[in-house]
Amino acid sequence: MIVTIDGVAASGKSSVSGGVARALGIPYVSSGLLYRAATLLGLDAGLDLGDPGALLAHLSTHPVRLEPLAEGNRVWQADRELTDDLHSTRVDKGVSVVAAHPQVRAWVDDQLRALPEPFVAEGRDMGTAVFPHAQHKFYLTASARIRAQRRAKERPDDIPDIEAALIRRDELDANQIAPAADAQVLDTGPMTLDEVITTILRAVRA
Ligand SMILES: Nc1ncnc2c1ncn2[C@@H]1O[C@H](COP(=O)(O)OP(=O)(O)OP(=O)(O)O)[C@@H](O)[C@H]1O
Ligand SMILES: Nc1ccn([C@H]2C[C@H](O)[C@@H](COP(=O)(O)O)O2)c(=O)n1
Repeated sequence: MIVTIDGVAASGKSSVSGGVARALGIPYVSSGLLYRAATLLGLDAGLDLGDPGALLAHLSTHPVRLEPLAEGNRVWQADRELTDDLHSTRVDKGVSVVAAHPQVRAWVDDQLRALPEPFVAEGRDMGTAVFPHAQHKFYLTASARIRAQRRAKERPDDIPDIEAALIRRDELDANQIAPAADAQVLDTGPMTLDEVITTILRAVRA
């Protein structure tokens, strides 16, 4: 069984996926972390993020490993753990450019499709491009202001700056963020995290 949870930036995908996966007793996998890892390694190596050839060459000599734990995904490059560095403002700013390269998308998709079922997969195109055959599909939305207010609890930046960056990232990610035709769309604005998780679990168990 595959459950896909897609949605716009900071809509709660990883928090919700973690809760759903723990309740079902299966792992969840955060595809965005792989795009973030490619971005971080490219930045650290001083590469031009607009050059997919250079990025792919670097990733082939610096393989990335995603550990899809239910309590939170971890990402490694050899014995260096990247996880805590993946949600920095500099990675946020560069990741959409990296994720727009078809070669990088294929690098991510190959790793995801190699995972053994069952799992919950979260990202932008899990229910559309990567796992179109998934049994259960969900798509999370919320206004940019609400998402910024939530994210401000985790970042040092001001709410208006976070909101502007989220709107910008949604625009840059626009090619990837359409919900699957068979996805249940949830506006999480008026919902608590627990309510979102319970709604999804009810649909999956029905
Ligand atoms: N329904 C909700 N009610 C209140 N807070 C929420 C809700 N959903 C998510 N949050 C909070 O919003 C923040 C962003 O959530 P999360 O990191 O899960 O989003 P995301 O979609 O995975 O983000 P990103 O796109 O950056 O990877 C977290 O602090 C999370 O606890
Ligand atoms: N399936 C995916 C997952 C992520 N991306 C891109 C777009 C985001 O800006 C970036 C980081 O993802 P997040 O951590 O915010 O979920 O990666 C994508 O294009 N497709």
